[in-house]
This record gives sequence, C-alpha cells and structure tokens, in this order.
Amino acid sequence: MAVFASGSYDPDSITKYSSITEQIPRRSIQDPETYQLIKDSKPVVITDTNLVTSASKWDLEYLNKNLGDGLFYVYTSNDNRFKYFDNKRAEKCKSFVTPSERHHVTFLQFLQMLKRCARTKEKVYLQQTLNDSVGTNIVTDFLQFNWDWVNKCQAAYGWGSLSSNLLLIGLEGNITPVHYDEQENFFAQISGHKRCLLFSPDQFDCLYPHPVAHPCDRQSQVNIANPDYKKFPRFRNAHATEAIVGPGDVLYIPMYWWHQIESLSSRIPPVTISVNFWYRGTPLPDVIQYPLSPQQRVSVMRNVEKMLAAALGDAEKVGELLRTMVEGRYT
Ligand SMILES: CCC[C@@H](CC(=O)O)C(=O)C(=O)O
Ligand SMILES: [Zn+2]
Repeated sequence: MAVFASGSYDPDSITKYSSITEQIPRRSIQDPETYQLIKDSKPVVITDTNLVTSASKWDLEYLNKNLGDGLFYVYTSNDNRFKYFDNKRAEKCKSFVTPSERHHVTFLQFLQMLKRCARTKEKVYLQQTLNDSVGTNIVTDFLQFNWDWVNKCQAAYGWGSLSSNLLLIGLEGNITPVHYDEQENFFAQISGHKRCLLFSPDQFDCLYPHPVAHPCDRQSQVNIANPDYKKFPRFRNAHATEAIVGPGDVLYIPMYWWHQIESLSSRIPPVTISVNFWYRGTPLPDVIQYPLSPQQRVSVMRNVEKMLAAALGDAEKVGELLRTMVEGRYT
C-alpha cells in the first residue's frame, strides 16, 4: 500500500458509485451564499469556521492521555459497514442479526482493538457522545470550539437545542451506510478525510428505509455499493451529491437528508477523527404551508407508521393493513 503524505488520502480508495451526480458546494463563512444554503436546508461544506480548530491537536496519543478513564462505545464489524441499529429493539427482535457488535471499553482497550485490526482485518469504530467524564484538557479544547459562530447559526435558523456532540474515531475503509437523522448536523472533520454522499429527502421512495419500528429505523435497506435492483428498483433513479471533507471542514447535513460517510485511506494519520454537532430541529410552524416539504412528508409517513403500529398493537401488521388500504384503491 502506498504511503501518502500526511493530510492526504488515496484517491484510488474511493469507490465509484453510479448514483453520484454532483459535488456539494464549498463556501467560506464570509460568503452570504453559505447562509442561504443552510436556510434552504441544502448541504454545504464550510471551509473556514474554525469550529473545532482547538481539536486539531487531537491524535490517538493526546486523546489517550486526556480523554479520561471513562468507557466508550466501540463498534466492531466483520465487513467495513457500520449500519446503526437500536440496541433495545434488537434485543426484542429475535430474528434480527446485528450488523455490527457494540462494546463498552476504555480508550486503552480501544487502542488495543485498533492494533488487532491491523492483523485481523476486522474494522472498528469508536462512536461516543462527549460527556463530562473527559479530562480537563479536552474540556478546555471543547470550550474553545467556535461556539460564537455555531450558536449564531443555531439562533438564526431557529434550531432547537444542541442535543449532543458525537466523537467519531474510525479506520480507513469504515462506512456508515445510507441513513437519515431527525436532527440538524454540523459535521466537523478533525483528522483524516471522509467522503460524504448525500441524497435529498424527496428520494425517500428510492432509498427504501426499514420500517419505523425496525431496529434499523431511518437506515436505507439499499447497499449502494451493490444494490439489489430486484428488491429496490427505484434506487436506479437515486442521485447523490458528494463532498470529501478534510481537517477543518464542516459539512452541514440538513435534517432528513440521507447520507453515507466513508473514511478514506491514508497512512498518516491511520484513523479519521470527527465531531458532529446535532441540533434538534426547528419547532413546527404555527401555520403549515402547503404543499408539504419533503421533510414534512417523511415526518407524516413516520407518524402514520407509528400510529398504525400502536392502533394494531403489532408493528408486524402495519404492512398488511397499508396494502389493504392502498392496493386497487389509491394506485
Ligand atoms: C453515528 C454517526 C456517524 C456519522 C457518520 C460518520 O462519521 O461515520 C453520522 O451519520 C452523523 O454524524 O450523522
Ligand atoms: Zn447520520
């Protein structure tokens, strides 16, 4: 494997997908278009926010010294895909095979797992909400994030409160497969490069999410690297927009936008480090404007699935009822 200069990535490590059609714009915080894109709930890479500059010194050694002796959620996967699943639902769903395994370990144990991956080809992904168990140096770095800028954005767009900052430490090749979140997200890249593929919320019908009651709610059933066009024919019509983010870049992932995030390979640094900023969405407007936005349609579909599961007393019966309601009547 070639060694790449620090801070670069191997362009050959980028899987070619047919569904990519355009690039996500890269803009400065000085550029008014940046704020128009965010206002329009459109993705944009903001290149000079200094949002997490205080974390640019975060590497495995510094984090091991300063993250404290708390426990961290670390996922292991036999392939390189880390598809999110709801642990509680997974435990209730006997037929569900977990796509990865969740471990609760110290940072030192995480480093040992990383070392083992070099031998076993297993993949590992630390995904931990930053909490008050971290050491004082990390608290200092955290307080030195550019809160002035991000708080101004939160207020300007009427977003809800910051729900969490998730620390992500991944290996080259790690993939978080296509899914959407019900939160606004400033995704800050600290170390290494990640390739981000985004699909607009109006492509819900091309991306076939699992049922809302399923452990993989919000996750697409389509593996975009090897789509099953028999089961998911409309994926042929999907079109993605792409960005490669590097240290200092902040990608705005609007709420309900589908995204797949891939850690690109480089040798220096051996891992990718990111911190996301998840904000609760804007509260519902007093007066609903019609036609509904694609995001509002997704929210309505989610509520219908939840309501029917509750009304029937069994989420497994929702599909049959919907087919009875629609087939031959609403087609
Ligand atoms: C568990 C969250 C993973 C992250 C993507 C990634 O960096 O792998 C993401 O999907 C998000 O920030 O919304
Ligand atoms: Zn996400």
